[in-house]
Amino acid sequence: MTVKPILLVAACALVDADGRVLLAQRPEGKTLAGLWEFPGGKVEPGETPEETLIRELREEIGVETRTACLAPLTFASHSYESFHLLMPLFVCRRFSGVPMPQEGQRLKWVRPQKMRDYPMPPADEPLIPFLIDLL
Ligand SMILES: Nc1nc2c([nH]c(=O)n2[C@H]2C[C@H](O)[C@@H](COP(=O)(O)OP(=O)(O)OP(=O)(O)O)O2)c(=O)[nH]1
Repeated sequence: MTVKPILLVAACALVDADGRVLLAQRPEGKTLAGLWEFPGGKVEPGETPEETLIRELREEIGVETRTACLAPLTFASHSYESFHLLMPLFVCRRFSGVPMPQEGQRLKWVRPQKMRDYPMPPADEPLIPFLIDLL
């Protein structure tokens, strides 16, 4: 029996004043290319998930936030072929800067009720009802 490693990825639902959530389209050439995801990334050694998000939001979309502005909402636990993804989802309503793609990805503000129109990684689909309830 092969044991899959657990991959810890921190993800963020950035929420605007209108109750819409920012989705980013994974660029060509990456795994799951073309699918719409929450900004975030792998938690690197020595980082807390909050530190990962602060770093990734800055690197990926040029937005600044702080730990106190990141509230835990729910998590994904999903087996991909080569790893098991454990992905806490934080909500952030307080951030500075206008999200701008820093890595060529497309960005879109989407109402949770409309997220089904944006194909997401399989791990993300069970998270949508939590955002519908929240927003
Ligand atoms: N950021 C983010 N990653 C997600 C989401 N859903 C989901 O399954 N993932 C997966 C895709 C990747 O396998 C991993 C995040 O890795 P990453 O974004 O830091 O790194 P990457 O694209 O360079 O990864 P990869 O090409 O090596 O797979 O988590 C999501 O909503 N947001």
